[in-house]
Amino acid sequence: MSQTPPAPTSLTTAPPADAGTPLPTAAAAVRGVGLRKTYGKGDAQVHALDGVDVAFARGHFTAIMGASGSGKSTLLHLLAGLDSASAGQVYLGDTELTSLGDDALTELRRKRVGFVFQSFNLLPMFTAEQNILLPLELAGTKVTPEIREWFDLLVTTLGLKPRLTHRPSELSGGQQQRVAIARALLTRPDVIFADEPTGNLDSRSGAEVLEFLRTSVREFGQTVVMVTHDAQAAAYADRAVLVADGRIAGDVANPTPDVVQAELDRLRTVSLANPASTPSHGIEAR
Ligand SMILES: Nc1ncnc2c1ncn2[C@@H]1O[C@H](COP(=O)(O)OP(=O)(O)OP(=O)(O)O)[C@@H](O)[C@H]1O
Repeated sequence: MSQTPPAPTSLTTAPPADAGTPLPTAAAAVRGVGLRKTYGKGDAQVHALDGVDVAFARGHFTAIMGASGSGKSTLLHLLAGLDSASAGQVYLGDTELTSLGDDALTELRRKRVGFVFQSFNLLPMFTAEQNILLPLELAGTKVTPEIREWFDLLVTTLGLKPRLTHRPSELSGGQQQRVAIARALLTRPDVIFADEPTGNLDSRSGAEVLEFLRTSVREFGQTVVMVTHDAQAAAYADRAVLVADGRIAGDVANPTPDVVQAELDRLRTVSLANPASTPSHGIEAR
């Protein structure tokens, strides 16, 4: 599938987080406020996130980018309620995640959040259809005619109709990831979080998956937040947020591969010129 990065392009570099990143707005689908995440103790301590304020607008597709070890996955996991912050808050709409108990958090993840992982995470003994319907099964929700209609639209849009009775081992990587996307979309979650969703795919299947994620935003009003290290993949998004050394280091509207790559190169150069600013993270271009 050919890629048509959106135009026009504009580039704005966010100020350093401690200089006062614009405060998140109420219209945000998800936002993090003063997020910190520290692993380990003493000399082994790593500040994976070091004061992140960031907001993701509803109905937008945002890519989170940065060098290896910059904190992208940590940020995604905190925003998705998969891990807890050392300090700061995450808001999914008006719901503050750190105030929730385990049961409420599990329910929120099941009903209001969708996940797409690099490794697909499908259950091997179930068919494509059963995998897609699994979130409803787990929530004890009956498949109503409305849900069946939505299911039909999703599997048609994703080109999965002829594959519904197949098990994951009988599907290509791209088809498996499309099943994972249908599963994530089925409950119409507030946000879909995707962590390197094209990491295990060839470029053609990867382009198809990115196209479907973009379609889910454009046609279904979905909010998607995707971690990627691939500038080509980021060009499918409406916005690229750049992370370096656990902080927000850039913000690109309507990203193109060239602009995103230039930003990544700039961050790498800054980091190499000032290694003292990166005591806990090796920076590698990816
Ligand atoms: N469970 C953990 N224990 C200790 N350190 C961790 C843990 N998870 C992440 N880190 C460290 O936190 C930092 C940020 O990691 P993170 O996985 O968020 O980076 P990333 O940008 O997603 O990297 P990559 O692109 O390589 O996946 C890294 O220095 C990493 O080594």
